[in-house]
Amino acid sequence: MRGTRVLVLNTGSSSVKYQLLDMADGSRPAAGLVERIGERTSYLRHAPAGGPRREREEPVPDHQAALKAVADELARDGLGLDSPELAAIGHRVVHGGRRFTEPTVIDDAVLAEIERLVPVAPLHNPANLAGIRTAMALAPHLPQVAVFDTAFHTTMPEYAARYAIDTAVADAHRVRRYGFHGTSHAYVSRRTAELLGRDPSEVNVIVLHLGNGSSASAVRGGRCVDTSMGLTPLEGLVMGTRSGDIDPAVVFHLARVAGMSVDEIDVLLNKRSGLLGLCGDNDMREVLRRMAGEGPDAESARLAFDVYVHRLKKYIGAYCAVLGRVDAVAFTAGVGENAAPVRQAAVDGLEGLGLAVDAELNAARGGGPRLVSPPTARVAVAVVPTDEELEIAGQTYALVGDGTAGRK
Ligand SMILES: Nc1ncnc2c1ncn2[C@@H]1O[C@H](COP(=O)(O)OP(=O)(O)O)[C@@H](O)[C@H]1O
Ligand SMILES: CC(=O)OP(=O)(O)O
Ligand SMILES: [Mg+2]
Repeated sequence: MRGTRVLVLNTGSSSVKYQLLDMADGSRPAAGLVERIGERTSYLRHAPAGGPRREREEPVPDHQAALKAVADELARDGLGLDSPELAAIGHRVVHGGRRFTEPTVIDDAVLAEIERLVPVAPLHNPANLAGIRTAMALAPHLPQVAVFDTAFHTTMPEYAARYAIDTAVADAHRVRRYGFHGTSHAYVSRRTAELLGRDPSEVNVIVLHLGNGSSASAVRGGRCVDTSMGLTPLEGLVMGTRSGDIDPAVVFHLARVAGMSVDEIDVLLNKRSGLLGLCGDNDMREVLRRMAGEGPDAESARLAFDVYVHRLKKYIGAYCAVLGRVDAVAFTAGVGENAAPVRQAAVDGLEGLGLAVDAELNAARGGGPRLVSPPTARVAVAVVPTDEELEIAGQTYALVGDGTAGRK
C-alpha cells in the first residue's frame, strides 16, 4: 500500500521551510527550516514530533546542500525520503502564470513552464526550481507536486486581472495581475465559512493575509474575484519591507532625478521599503513595542503603523465595494493572527460598513479560528490562522494519494 505522508517544501530565496504531514491521522511527524542559505553561517532547525528539537549553525552553500541536510535530518528520525510511508513531496511554487490553475504533478514540461515564468517572478521561481530539482534528484521514486500561489486567483475576472496599459505590450510580456498567497487565501476563506457554519459557496469573505509579505483578497462564494498583489508580490498592501501600491512615476523620478538604476529601485521597493523603510523595523512586534514609548523613535513607529493601517483600511473598503455584500473579514498570518492593535485600527470607523471588533474578544489570545466582532455585528470579523502547509499537503495528496487516508 502507498504511504499516507506528504513532505511539504517551501523554498525561498535564502531559506527552506519543511513539514511532514500524515494525511491519515492529521499528525505532523516533523517540521523544520534552513535559513540564511549561502551566507557565511546558516541556521538549521529540525523538530521531530515528541522529540527534542535540534538546532545548529553551519555553512549551507546552496539549496541543494540545504535539501540534503533536510533529508539527513528526517532520516535520523527514521522519516527519510525512502520511507514507505511517504507518498509524495508537495512544493510551494510562487508563480504559475495563467497556465497552472490546479496543483500539478511535476514533469519536464512543468519544470520548463515554471522556468519560463522566471522573468515575472525573479525572486521566487528560481529558488522554487532549485528546490524541486534537488528533491527530484534525492527522491526520484516519489511523485512531486507543484502547488501554485497564483492558482486560487486565476478565477479573477478579466477586468480585475488587467492593467490599463497598451494591450499589445501587456500580452507580449505577460503583464497582468496574478496575485499570490493563494493557498492561504483559499484555506482561510474556507475555514472562515466553516467558522460561520455555512457552505463556502454561500459566503463572501475578505481575507487579509498579513505576514512579512501581505495581501488582501475578495472571495465570493469560494472563488477569488480580486486580490491586492499583481504581476509580482510587490503591489497592494504595505508590507514588512515592500512598499505596496505606489505611483509608478516614482520609479521614473528616481531614475531621472536620483540617478538610480532599475535594479537599485527594485531593491529599494522590495527590500528597503514598507515598515522597514518608514521606521527602520520590519517586524510588527518591534513597531508596536516602540509605539508604546515616547520621542522620535515612537513617532516614526507610529507613522509606519498609521501608513500600514490606512492602506489596509482602503483595501477593506474597496473589497466591500467589489463584493457588494460581505459576510466576514478574516485576519490571518503573523500580523493578522497576533497583532490585536492592527485589527482594531483597521476596522476603526468602519461601523458604517457593518464592521467592528469587540475589544475584549480582539485582545484575547486563542489557538483556532475565532470571532472578534460583537455578536450583533452585521459583518463577522474573525481571526483565522492560516496553514499553507496543510493546504499544500491536502492538495498534493488529493492528486497523487491512493485515497485511503482519512478512511477508517
Ligand atoms: N505577537 C505578534 N505581534 C505582532 N506581530 C507579530 C507577532 N508575531 C508575529 N508577528 C509578525 O508576523 C510577521 C511574520 O508573519 P509570517 O506570517 O510568519 O510571515 P511569512 O510571510 O514569513 O510567513 C512579522 O512581521 C512579525 O512581526
Ligand atoms: C508571494 C509572497 O509574497 O510570499 P511571502 O509572503 O512568503 O514573501
Ligand atoms: Mg507566510
